[in-house]
Amino acid sequence: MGKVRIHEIADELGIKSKEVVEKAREMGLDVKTASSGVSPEDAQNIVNYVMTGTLPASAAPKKSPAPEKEKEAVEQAVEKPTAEKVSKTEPEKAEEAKAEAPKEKRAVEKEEKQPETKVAAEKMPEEKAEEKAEPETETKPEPKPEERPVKESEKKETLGQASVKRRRGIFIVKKKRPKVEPVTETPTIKKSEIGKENRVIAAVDESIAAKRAKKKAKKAAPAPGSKESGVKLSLLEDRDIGGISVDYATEEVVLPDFSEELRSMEEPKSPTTLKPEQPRPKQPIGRRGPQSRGKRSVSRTTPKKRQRRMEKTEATPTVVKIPEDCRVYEFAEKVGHSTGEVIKILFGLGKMVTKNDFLEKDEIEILADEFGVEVETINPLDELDYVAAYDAIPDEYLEERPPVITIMGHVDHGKTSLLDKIRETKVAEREAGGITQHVGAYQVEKDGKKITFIDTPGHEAFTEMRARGAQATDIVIIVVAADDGVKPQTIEALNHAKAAEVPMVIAINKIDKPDANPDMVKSQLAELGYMPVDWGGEYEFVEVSAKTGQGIDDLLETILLQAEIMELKANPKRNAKAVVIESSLEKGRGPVATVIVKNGTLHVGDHVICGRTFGRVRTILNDLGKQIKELGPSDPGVVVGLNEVPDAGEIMVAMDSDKQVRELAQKRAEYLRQKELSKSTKVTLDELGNLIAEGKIKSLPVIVKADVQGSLEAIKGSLEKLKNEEVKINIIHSGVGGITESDVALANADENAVILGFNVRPTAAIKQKAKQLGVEIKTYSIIYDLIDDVKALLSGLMSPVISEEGIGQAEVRETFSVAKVGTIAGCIVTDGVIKRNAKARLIRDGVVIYDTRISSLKRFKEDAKEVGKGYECGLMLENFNDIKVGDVIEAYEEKEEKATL
Ligand SMILES: Nc1nc2c(ncn2[C@@H]2O[C@H](COP(=O)(O)OP(=O)(O)OP(=O)(O)O)[C@@H](O)[C@H]2O)c(=O)[nH]1
Repeated sequence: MGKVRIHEIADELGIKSKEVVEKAREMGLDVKTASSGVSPEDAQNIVNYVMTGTLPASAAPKKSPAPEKEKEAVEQAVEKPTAEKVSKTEPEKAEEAKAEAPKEKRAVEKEEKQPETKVAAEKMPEEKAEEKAEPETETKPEPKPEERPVKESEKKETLGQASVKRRRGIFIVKKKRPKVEPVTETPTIKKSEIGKENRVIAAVDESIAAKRAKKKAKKAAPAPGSKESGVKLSLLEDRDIGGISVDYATEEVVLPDFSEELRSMEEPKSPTTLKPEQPRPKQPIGRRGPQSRGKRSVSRTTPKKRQRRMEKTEATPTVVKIPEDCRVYEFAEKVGHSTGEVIKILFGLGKMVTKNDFLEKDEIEILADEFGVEVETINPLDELDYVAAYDAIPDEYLEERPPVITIMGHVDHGKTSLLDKIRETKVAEREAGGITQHVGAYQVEKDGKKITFIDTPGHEAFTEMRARGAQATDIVIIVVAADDGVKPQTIEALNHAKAAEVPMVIAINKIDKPDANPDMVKSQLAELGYMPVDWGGEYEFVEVSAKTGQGIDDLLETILLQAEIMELKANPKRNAKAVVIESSLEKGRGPVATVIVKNGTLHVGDHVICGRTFGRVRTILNDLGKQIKELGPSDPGVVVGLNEVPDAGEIMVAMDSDKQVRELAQKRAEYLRQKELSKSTKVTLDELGNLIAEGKIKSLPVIVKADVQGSLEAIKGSLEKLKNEEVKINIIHSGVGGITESDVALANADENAVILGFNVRPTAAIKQKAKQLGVEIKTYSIIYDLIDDVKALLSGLMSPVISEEGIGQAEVRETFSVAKVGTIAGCIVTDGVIKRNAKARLIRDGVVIYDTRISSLKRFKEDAKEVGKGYECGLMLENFNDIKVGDVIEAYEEKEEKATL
């Protein structure tokens, strides 16, 4: 065993060699200079002594029945002082020792005795019974090995030596004296500290031993983890293991050889090693049982949800047929869970639903996944899809049918005029504002062949109607004014026709105009990919004039030629299938629908279903308003007899019995009604959040009433698009027909709600009520005005506009037709006053029929300037003679004023 030089110890301790020499001498070691050598064990003792000022307790092991080797190794240097300690309690032995010891040593012993006695004196009162164990631990550290398994004590022996050897090389690794202090707990404790430490060690050892015993019982062979090979070792443990008090200053000593030992000691102290183990067995217990515990250990990433799903799969049916739009409670019933569970899951996904809400397809999929159910979605409307059922029956007796033509084009390019010319009628003249606002369907004959025309409006708002028109049609005529060229709605019309894959014929209109430039139109369209036939393309271009009639025949011939190529056929012998082009509610007639028969023949008396409406065909009117008995393939007509106004675009199918159509329609109506209701309540959390965030947003509640379904749809579509950052349009109610009392009541319930009427007028009584309640009714006969007004309202730019103010209403009681003069209406003024020359409109069944002025007003035979409420009068309307008993004439004035809500 090599010697350790004093200067090496001094270096390690960071003090002067001289001091170390002194300390060594105090310990009774025979050292003289810095280069003097001491045994490694003595070196440790010196270090200990320097660090703590305490004489090394290492004397103790030497006294204990430690292995012989160890004894021998330290005999000379340390045994004597420690023997002295013992001699105090055993005077005889001490005397012997004294006699044997050299003089020098005795001198040192005397000095050392003092601290030892002090230590004994200090310990006794302080630590009482506990301290009694101290001398034992001091003198006999071996009881610990005794408590431990044999392996431990064996290690100790080797450790003693090994550590001594090693420490020569590694010696004391990191030193910081102050950091040792916390270990001693109290700065005053010096030698007593050793006793304390040993006591702690004993306690720790006990617990370690106990825990290790338990662990060993559980773990047969603990795998040595790489992390654990470099375990932090506290001084206490180190000393305990080595049986030598070594390095108070050492923060950590790496002893790779003892990783297993150290690990077993470290483990009980480290909560982190226990933590992951504890909860693991806990979680699966009870709730998931041993199966899932097994799963968990297999895949740590297995989410709880999946486990739950797996369990539930066992309890729930595997494949469930669910309607595509099933309601929350229905879904819950089908998959055998509570409605609450379904709502909770959806809530977690950010969807707030009530039990009656319909689930979307993706929601059903997510829920099915959550519940571990395989779901097959079925569309309940499939069962109710009468159109598919109709189409499924093949047609046997196919006959040629007339082509259905739609005329499309930009506003004012002459669609109506063209159709007029074709029909030799003058529809355009009767239209308010000169703009086509309804889809009309008409039939003409050319060379004994019928052609059906659908006239669609050109205004942007009617996009949907145009799209529908394109779908119901066989050929599209795109009208382009030769003086105006291709415009936005021209392109839109082209796109609709293209999307519907309908062949088109381009009519270049207004070629009678001096500034007409058909070539410009051709080149514009050619640029868009619509190359004229005479330019080598495939599109027929026909130059026409709706004014002069030039080219009309050409156009019709082109259409018939195209129809011939298309071989349009239908089976007139089966039940009818027709498409609704337009629908409205007419007083006296009820709901009426303008239809074009697509297949079969529609007869008066047929039972028909039309979306959610049904009925028996009571009357059929042709395009000229004449009653007819039936409508064949491609024939247009007005059908009376439905229970409600059907939606435009809906398909009407005739069936064999009233029961059939009634039940089917009612089922569909109920289904659609529920779905609509459900939609209104369905709000996602995000949407809710947005709504809250958008606290500033004001919404403009409106009730929209229109004379016909198509206009209503168009207005609604336009209004919904209108919004600025601050204000939104909220259509709280809409419907076809006049403004009713319930509309006013509804508007009254909502602050600031406005009633917008299009081609409908409130009666005097309703006006009165609205006035009382402060409900604003705004009526329009031109769709642009309505939209512009609402736009202005929304943007707060409702600048002074010419607003109209009703001044009086009169009811027609009698009519007199006077040749060359016209119709005179015998009226009674029911409200306000009727003034001569005042602007007036004729209202029939709540719908504006004509807008004009009062050209003549008489009281008896005298001309009158005005006639007040309750008086009778005779009046004539300018340019309008179709006055009937029961009509209402409303006189109004236009005023320039600032509009308010
Ligand atoms: N000179 C001339 N004027 C025409 C011709 N066709 C239509 N017009 C005029 O153009 C204007 C618009 O015609 P309409 O038939 O109302 O046009 P529209 O395309 O049906 O318009 P909307 O119904 O608003 O879509 C009317 O003043 C017509 O008299 C034509 O061939 N030559």
